[in-house]
Amino acid sequence: MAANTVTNAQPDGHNHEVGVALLHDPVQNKGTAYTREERREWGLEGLLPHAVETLDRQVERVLDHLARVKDDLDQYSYLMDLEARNETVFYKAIMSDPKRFIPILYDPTVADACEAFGNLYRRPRGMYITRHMKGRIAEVLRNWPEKDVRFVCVSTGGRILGLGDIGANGMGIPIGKLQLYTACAAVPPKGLLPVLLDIGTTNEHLRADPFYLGTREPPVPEHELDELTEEFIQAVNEVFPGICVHFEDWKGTDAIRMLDRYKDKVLCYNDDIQGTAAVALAGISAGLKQTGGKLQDQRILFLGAGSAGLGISKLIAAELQTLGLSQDEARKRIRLFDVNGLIESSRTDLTETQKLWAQDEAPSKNFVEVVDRFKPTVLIGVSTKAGAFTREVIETMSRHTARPIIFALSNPTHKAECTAEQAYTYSKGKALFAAGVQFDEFEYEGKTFRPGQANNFYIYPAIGLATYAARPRLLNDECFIVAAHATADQIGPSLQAKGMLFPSQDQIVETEITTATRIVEYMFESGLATVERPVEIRSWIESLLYNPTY
Ligand SMILES: NC(=O)C1=CN([C@@H]2O[C@H](COP(=O)(O)OP(=O)(O)OC[C@H]3O[C@@H](n4cnc5c(N)ncnc54)[C@H](OP(=O)(O)O)[C@@H]3O)[C@@H](O)[C@H]2O)C=CC1
Ligand SMILES: CC(=O)C(=O)O
Ligand SMILES: [Mg+2]
Repeated sequence: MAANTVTNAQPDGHNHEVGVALLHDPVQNKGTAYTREERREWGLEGLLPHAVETLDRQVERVLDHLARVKDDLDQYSYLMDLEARNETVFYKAIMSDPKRFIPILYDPTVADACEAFGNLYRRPRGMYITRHMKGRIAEVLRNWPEKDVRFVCVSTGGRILGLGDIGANGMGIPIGKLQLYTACAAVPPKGLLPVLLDIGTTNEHLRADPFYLGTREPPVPEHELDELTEEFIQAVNEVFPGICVHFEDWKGTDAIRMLDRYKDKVLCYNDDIQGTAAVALAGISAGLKQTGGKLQDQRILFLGAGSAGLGISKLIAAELQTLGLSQDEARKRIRLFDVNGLIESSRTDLTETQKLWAQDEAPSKNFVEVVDRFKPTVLIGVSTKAGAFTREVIETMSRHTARPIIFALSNPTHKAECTAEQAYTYSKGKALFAAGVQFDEFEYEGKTFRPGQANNFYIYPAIGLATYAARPRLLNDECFIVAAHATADQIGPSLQAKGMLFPSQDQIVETEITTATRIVEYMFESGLATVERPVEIRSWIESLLYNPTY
């Protein structure tokens, strides 16, 4: 953006104000890359050291600095400060090696950043909409300086990763999720708005913390949350027409209720329900290519029956129906087990969504017993219960299944249901394993195992890019099934031979563009897209990508 588009340049002697304003505007700031002419023209002389540098040299300095910072949370803080100073250098640096920076900006380091949010806080980023703004949300949203906002990622902080309700401390999640739209799929950052819907928190420890920055009240009752959310949804659509609402890390029951309410009305999706479902389906499909199994022959057991578990179950059942099974037959291949035991029809504590998965069978509160009885071929942990896939669970599963597929999806690392080492050793090297975080390669009996990272970041940035390009009216489950297939199809024979369940993160941007291309093709074929169909979809998408440059 040219300097004079947002500043009041006065070539008659007031340029010093322009110079300072430029250096404090992260979108326009070029720092040491301002040329001598620009420095003279914009009143920047003397405000910068002598050297005129290229963007590449600026990025080198960032990478050199980060190489010397040992602590991941310190790297996170440095990168957040960099983004607040110079967005171009920030994105150029992280897009130079997304695989290296995903664990810093996002899972697992973002979990530490959220927990320390009140202590680390330096400057505002995104928007905080509180219950006290009820009736005025549209007016408040108009305070956001960018008018062409295309995505809002909104969390209540009610279930941040596996950390539970951390209220306004959860703001790190919408920020990090949106940074990955750009880092993993080159969606332009200009139109991305992180929002923390501050409805209060159940977390008494935080409410008593002097550094806590949110409202110090218990959460609003459900009907008030629904009214507040309704107003928020209407307001974002009024203030930012055509916006896509990305729901992230709400309390499970709130997440499901809001998606049910809005998915057919406004352009929106829930990443924990739909993005996670797609990444799990992609991983299972890739695993079955390696075992030679078919989805319709699998028995899939979940530990955890919240937004992620129910979302994955629904998408797998939808996929099974496309393979010719009836809805009942599809559901019979799936079992869920939550904090109160097996989801079965005699339970009286189930939500309406959970009841869909309740089979007529004996109750059990013993997970190993259910594993022994149901004999799962696929085991998925979405429980937030660290270590729940014990030696006994994995050994029992491995007795009944030649190649157990085990996904320990709970985040961050210390919440995973098992580690890679445990999955491989307890299964005696038979497991195909993935987790929400990236575990290191593991040697077992002379063989190298490469755990996958089953994380929705393989999906939602591609959904974002497809949505950015095709401006669909709505996002339906089929978009996520297409995304799952497109992801799985990118694990070619050489990656399969290495036992990989997900595409390599070395080419994550290429991978997500390919996935987005397939989603956009579907959006045009299904009539969801609202823009004119281009002749060649991929090159058209490529022409829209963000490229960090001055
Ligand atoms: N890898 C990825 O891409 C993703 C990972 N996740 C992770 O999945 C986890 C769950 O997320 P989500 O489903 O949205 O959260 P929810 O809170 O909606 O669901 C959690 C579920 O786990 C159950 N549960 C809690 N404790 C236990 C236990 N000890 N044994 C068995 N079940 C238990 C809960 O039961 P009850 O409700 O009765 O307490 C509930 O059914 C989180 O850690 C999250 O980080 C989520 C999305 C994406
Ligand atoms: C990855 C993610 O969305 C979660 O753990 O909630
Ligand atoms: Mg999430």
